Amino acid sequence: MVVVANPPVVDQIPLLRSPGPRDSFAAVPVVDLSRPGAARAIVDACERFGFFKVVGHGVSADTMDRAESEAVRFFSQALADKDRAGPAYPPFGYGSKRIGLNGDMGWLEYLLLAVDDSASLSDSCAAPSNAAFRAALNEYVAAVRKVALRVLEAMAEGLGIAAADTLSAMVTEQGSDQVFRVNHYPPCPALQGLLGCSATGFGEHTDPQLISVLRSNGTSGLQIALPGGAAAARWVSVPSDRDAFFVNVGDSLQVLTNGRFRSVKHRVVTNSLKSRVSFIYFGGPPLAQRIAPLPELLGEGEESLYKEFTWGEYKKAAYKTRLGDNRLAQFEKK
Ligand SMILES: C=C1C[C@]23C[C@@]1(O)CC[C@H]2[C@@]12CCC[C@@](C)(C(=O)O1)[C@H]2[C@@H]3C(=O)O
Ligand SMILES: O=C(O)CCC(=O)C(=O)O
Repeated sequence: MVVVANPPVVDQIPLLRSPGPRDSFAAVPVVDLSRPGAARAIVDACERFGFFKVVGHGVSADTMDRAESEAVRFFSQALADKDRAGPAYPPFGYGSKRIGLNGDMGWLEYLLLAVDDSASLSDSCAAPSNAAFRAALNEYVAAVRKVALRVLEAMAEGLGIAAADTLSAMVTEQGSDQVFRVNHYPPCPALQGLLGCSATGFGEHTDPQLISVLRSNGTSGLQIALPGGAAAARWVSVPSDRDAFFVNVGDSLQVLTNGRFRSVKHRVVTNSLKSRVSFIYFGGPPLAQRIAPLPELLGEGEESLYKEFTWGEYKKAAYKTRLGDNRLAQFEKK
């Protein structure tokens, strides 16, 4: 019998099949935010995949490049210097390999940061302390948050909701729970040639918030699960595009639309040759926000598929789960 053990360097990090050309998802829906028809296209993509790519967003390449090069500079420091920005839990800062509090591991290092009401990194996050890095991230966060708000407004329009700010207001209200993550996945050459396996960068999960807006440096690795019906989900690789944003529907938006929009399962597979750097803005509501289907979206006699909860209750429950758990299951009406 042949026993294959993880090389020690990736011990405790689950392995995934290395993606090949046939896994590439060429049909990622693309929404041009600057064109008429964006609202319909967004709703269609959210119903089919819970995922789409955004172009025509108006964020300057300079803003994105500055944040990226400052992030690369941060992660290239000695571990002892990066550790000074940590630990990530609790509540925010630098983390390495451990994700969450319940034993999940990935081949990455990251900064987990809070965003305040004025769209800047929260003063409660001392990290990053470098002024140039902080300024670059603040500029990026302000820009990406505007993209998130435009997308949420277009969603409301596409769904036929009368008040255009019904969804966007949830992430702009005082006390809204916005989080920003900077992820760095170093290449993992130790696995080259090992039965076509790669280290897990970020394990499969859905995002608990309403919406997540992601941008990467152009190194591939992001995969989403295509809806499989009764069959097992099929994982496909999202072709990277450093000039675009990628939007994930989160669990809370799935509930607000009573399941019409799909919260998308996604994960990151480590590239064996190149570093991946990604930025993700997570738009969540204030802790007291009730998460329940919007009355305007319920058809005649249609009932909520979910028990009532607040964002605070959901978040608390989420942080007790493992990354890959189906967090909404405990809130579904049987
Ligand atoms: C294992 C975990 C990490 C996570 C909190 C959790 O307990 C389950 C959800 C995870 C997630 C996914 C989306 C982004 C994130 C910041 C969030 O709000 O929920 C992460 C959490 C994390 O990285 O700490
Ligand atoms: O780094 C990526 O591309 C995605 C990471 C992710 O899903 C997350 O941070 O929640």
